[in-house]
Amino acid sequence: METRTPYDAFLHDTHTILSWMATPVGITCLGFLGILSHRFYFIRGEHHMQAPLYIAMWVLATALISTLSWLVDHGFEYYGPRETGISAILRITAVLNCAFFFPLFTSVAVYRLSEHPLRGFPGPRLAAVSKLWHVYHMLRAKNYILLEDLQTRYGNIVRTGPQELTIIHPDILGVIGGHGTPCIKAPVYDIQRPLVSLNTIRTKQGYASRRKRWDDALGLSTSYIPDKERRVRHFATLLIQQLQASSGCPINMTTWFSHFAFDVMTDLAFGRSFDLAQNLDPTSKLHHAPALLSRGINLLRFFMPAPWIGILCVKAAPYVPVISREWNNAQKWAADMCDVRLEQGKEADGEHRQDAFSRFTTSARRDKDEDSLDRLALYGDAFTFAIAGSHTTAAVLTMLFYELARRPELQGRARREAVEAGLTATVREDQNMMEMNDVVVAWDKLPLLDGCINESLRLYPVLPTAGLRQTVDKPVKVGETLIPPQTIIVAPRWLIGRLESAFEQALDFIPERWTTKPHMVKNPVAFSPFANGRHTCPGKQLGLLEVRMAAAMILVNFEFSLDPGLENQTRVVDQLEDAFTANPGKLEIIFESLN
Ligand code: HEM
Repeated sequence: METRTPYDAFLHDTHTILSWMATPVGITCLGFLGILSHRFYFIRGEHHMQAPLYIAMWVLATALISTLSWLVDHGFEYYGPRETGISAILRITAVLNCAFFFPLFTSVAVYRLSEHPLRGFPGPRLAAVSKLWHVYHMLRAKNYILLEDLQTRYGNIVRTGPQELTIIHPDILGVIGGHGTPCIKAPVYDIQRPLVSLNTIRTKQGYASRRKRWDDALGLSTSYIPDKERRVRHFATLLIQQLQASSGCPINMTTWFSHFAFDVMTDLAFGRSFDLAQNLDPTSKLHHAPALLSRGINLLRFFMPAPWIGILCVKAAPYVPVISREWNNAQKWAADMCDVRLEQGKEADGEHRQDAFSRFTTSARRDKDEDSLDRLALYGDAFTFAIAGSHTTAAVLTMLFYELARRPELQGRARREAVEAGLTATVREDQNMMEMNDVVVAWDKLPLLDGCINESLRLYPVLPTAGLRQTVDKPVKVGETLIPPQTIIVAPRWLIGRLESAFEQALDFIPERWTTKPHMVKNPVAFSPFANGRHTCPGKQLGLLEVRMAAAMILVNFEFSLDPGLENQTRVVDQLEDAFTANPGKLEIIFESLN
């Protein structure tokens, strides 16, 4: 009589269990387990950060079942005919997976459609079931266009996700961002983890001290302003010299403004200029470094609607680099800039020439703020500086010049205003900018230009749909509507800025609404291009200085118009990408020197 070894017993028991799990009773029990896991676990709290863990658990469980089935199959070879086979192994894993996940997902869908606090809000049914609906649409459409389409179909409050409302209301930016708001940043801000930048700190905890570093780094102290102004002016002059050299030919200003903004950002942040404006490629090809950043940030199109996908991709990157190579390359570029700057240490600080990085670390050391000096925090902030400090100003300048180039009369008035403020057309090709034009200009006393900048920011905000927030344990009220707790709120500036209820002739570019015709702004709260409250943009003054200086200096040196080619008339808007920040399409302008 054959004796059974412990291994035989193990195989036998395993076989019994696997067979039982595949019976109707076993499948029903697994199904209940799936439903219970939703009702008692997944229904509560946030899970996006655990996405890699869940996937790993699922892979392990599936591998375990497959291995056990294979062992049973293999073991039985010695005792008789094969009971199973490879197809049966696949079948059992598929059956068990379906038995667990089908009821789980059904429970999720039923809950989201018929029980969730947002069930009464209008919107596409599939959007209410899963954010994968949104990710799918991002493969084909731009978010601001998709949201505009939903606004037309469903109104100004649309359910765009299981837990998400898109709210196009003049008050919403104040409700989610104003001082004392109970709202916090939405889960999408966790995507950069383990890096933690100012922009990605979601709650009050740890925010104030980091904000202090940024405010010190971008300081508006009197000693810093003249240096900052001098350096921005230097790069604006390089740009103007290039424009003079190519006078009369159409120039792709989307690229040239990107290079200008990138130069300013690297110089002010890391004390290191790439001098891209000095070496502009005549083909207007975007330089490798800003292009790398753009490609990286572009992935946010897909990560924004479903942050768990982003977190998965970032985690999977070392094993499957192709998935989020661009995102990681962009982060690595910023980390490398940070490392180089740390190695340079204090030696890189000139007598009057501290960069933001140096001011940041000095401030942190002074206040013994170890958290801000952590390498992952520094990398995170370096990346935020790179994107927030260059993409934004480049986009504003591009859209501003698009509007000015098509309006010769307005352009003329803005030019006269700059001349009257004391700015003269003095940049010549051979001139060294550092000594040039030492006239003192009150950059913030150009009301018409400021009106034009405001109109650009209103119609083409640098964050067209991003800036997601979330209610916490209490509801908030927008107009007459109560927004339940734990709701993610999308407040698309692109659409809010075009609301007729907030701005008269909302679709028209009318700078005077910010100067002589204030009645044309019906609800000032609807205009919040730099955000407000705790998360107000710390780079607002720097960004505005860059835009005002570059714009005014170009205005006094050139007359300019759109390249008359038909496709150029609207391409900058038609091809504008919405990937957290706005990335305008190609804009070709012809400059005629006034010197
Ligand atoms: C005209 C140019 C600019 C515009 C229109 C602009 C706009 C904005 C907006 C709307 C936000 C809120 C983002 C959010 O909700 O996630 C923001 C945040 C931020 N901006 Fe700017 N920005 C500009 C320039 C700059 C510059 C030049 C810098 C830095 C060098 C900068 C650094 C930041 C940072 C660090 C934050 C995060 C603040 C926080 O979350 O508390 N920005 N900006």
